[in-house]
Amino acid sequence: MKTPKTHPKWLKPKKFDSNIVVIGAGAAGLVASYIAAAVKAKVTLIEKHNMGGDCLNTGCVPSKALIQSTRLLAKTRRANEFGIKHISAEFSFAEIMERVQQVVKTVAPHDSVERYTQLGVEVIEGCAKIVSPWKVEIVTATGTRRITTLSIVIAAGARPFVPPIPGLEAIDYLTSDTIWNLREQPKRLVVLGGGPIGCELAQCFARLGVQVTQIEMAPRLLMREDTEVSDRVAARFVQEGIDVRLEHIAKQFIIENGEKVLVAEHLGEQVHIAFDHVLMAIGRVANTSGYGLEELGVELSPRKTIQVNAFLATNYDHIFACGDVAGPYQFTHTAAHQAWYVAVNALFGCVKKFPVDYSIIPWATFIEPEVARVGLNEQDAREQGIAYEVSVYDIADLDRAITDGEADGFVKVLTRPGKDKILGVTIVGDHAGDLIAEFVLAMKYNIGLNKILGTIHIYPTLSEANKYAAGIWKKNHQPEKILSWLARFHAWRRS
Ligand SMILES: Cc1cc2nc3c(=O)[nH]c(=O)nc-3n(C[C@H](O)[C@H](O)[C@H](O)COP(=O)(O)OP(=O)(O)OC[C@H]3O[C@@H](n4cnc5c(N)ncnc54)[C@H](O)[C@@H]3O)c2cc1C
Ligand SMILES: NC(=O)c1ccc[n+]([C@@H]2O[C@H](COP(=O)([O-])OP(=O)(O)OC[C@H]3O[C@@H](n4cnc5c(N)ncnc54)[C@H](O)[C@@H]3O)[C@@H](O)[C@H]2O)c1
Repeated sequence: MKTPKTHPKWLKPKKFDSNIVVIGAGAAGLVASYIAAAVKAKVTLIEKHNMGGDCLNTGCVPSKALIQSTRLLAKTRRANEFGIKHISAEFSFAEIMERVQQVVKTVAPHDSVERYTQLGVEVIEGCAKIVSPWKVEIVTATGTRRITTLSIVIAAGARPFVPPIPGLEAIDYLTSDTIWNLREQPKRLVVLGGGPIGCELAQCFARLGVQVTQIEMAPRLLMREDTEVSDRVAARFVQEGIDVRLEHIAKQFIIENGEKVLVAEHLGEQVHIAFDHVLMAIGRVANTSGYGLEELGVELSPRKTIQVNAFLATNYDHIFACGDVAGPYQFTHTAAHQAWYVAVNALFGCVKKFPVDYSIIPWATFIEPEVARVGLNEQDAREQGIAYEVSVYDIADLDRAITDGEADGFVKVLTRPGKDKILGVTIVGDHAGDLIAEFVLAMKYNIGLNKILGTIHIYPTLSEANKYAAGIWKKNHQPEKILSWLARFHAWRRS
């Protein structure tokens, strides 16, 4: 729908205070503002809570900080595998959780009001409401302001999904927003959800010595990945003492003999699981209400995110949305990727518009074993009816992984049948999230496996696994006729 020039309800201003108003200073809003300021637009960024949004304050940064502490603990427990008789790791749960906050504080200046002000962004700390297609009202600690704008970028993010499970209201449940406030180590933790949040945090808490039960209604963890990935993850989790309960649907929370109990349904049977704390990690819902979308009639998608077109515009062609509030992905780097398109389309759409490109989206789940992916995996390819070949390199064979005591995992590359064109890659193993970068670049610039094979990789590094995966492909596509001719040629020379 084209934005009406006049509207019975709203009058289009003749002049504007800003070229672009951005609502929300998370990954999406920060990057959109940065780009708009870089091209000298007048940009106003509004944040009602914490600069940096979910990623800095309650998402990526605290979770990765906690993961690092708990990896160290897990490594010390494997000391004898490294020829060390014993390392004792004494720790205080509260101190580890405090370090997480210190890390957040150290990263915070990257996303701060000061930094963005210096970059040329007008930052307003307050709650924004869109009051007309060209006007945003901001309630701040000192009063209310109204700003007229040529375009609006909605980057209001998402929040943890908390379903109306009977009895939940009586339980002081945790989410990824609140778990960071814990300072007393829970004894028994139920983690509801087997997605990335559930998996990353279940492993962290188990490694801290918490008795963790992970509940997932699907038949496997990390359902977006191929089955063998989920199986490896579940096997490692069980080995580390996590009670992994698949095909368990949370039905009710009750108090039984003074204990908190989750009642789950497993294959038609009722299962009772006692716990002290429960973490709700069953997805995130877009923030779409309370700031003017309803009044404007901004359309939502069936997934309850803001409906956007290929240019990331809403049903108003000068109001855009990006990041978790728009989906379809919920990652910091996809929010940043979309932010470029919204900033450019909002500011220069009158001349040229760019459709967002989702052809090569990578991600990683930072558990051990680490899981990273770009493009198609086998289940996607089958669902989409795309023909593919598979080349798998087993990291158990990799020299560096062996020296590091991390010889577990694989690099799986999907290619077009008979061609070296990469359709997608899954890597499971140490530093998978870093290793995948080579394939992301290769896919982006249409570099095939032959070229990866012909590229020098430093010995001994984990990155050699990528070259060896390309080598497996090459071996499966040997030029048999030429090789048999060469064998005859060498035999003739010897004779
Ligand atoms: C535990 C956890 C771990 C994660 N780990 C990773 C990871 O390792 N890698 C990764 O890529 N992603 C990870 N994510 C996902 C990532 O955090 C999000 O995808 C990303 O932060 C989304 O950014 P955003 O800008 O869309 O939204 P947000 O970061 O949620 O920002 C939206 C902002 O808008 C503000 N806002 C909302 N309404 C208004 C209003 N009316 N007025 C003013 N301000 C408003 C909010 O206060 C908020 O600050 C993780 C998430 C969680 C929960
Ligand atoms: N490393 C990363 O990049 C990273 C880390 C954490 C989060 N994230 C982002 O945050 C998003 C949200 O993560 P998430 O793990 O909360 O959500 P998710 O949707 O990825 O996974 C939720 C899981 O909970 C299960 N579930 C839902 N209802 C249930 C019930 N009643 N009982 C049992 N199981 C139930 C689902 O089957 C699903 O497997 C992710 O999609 C991801 O984009 C990314």
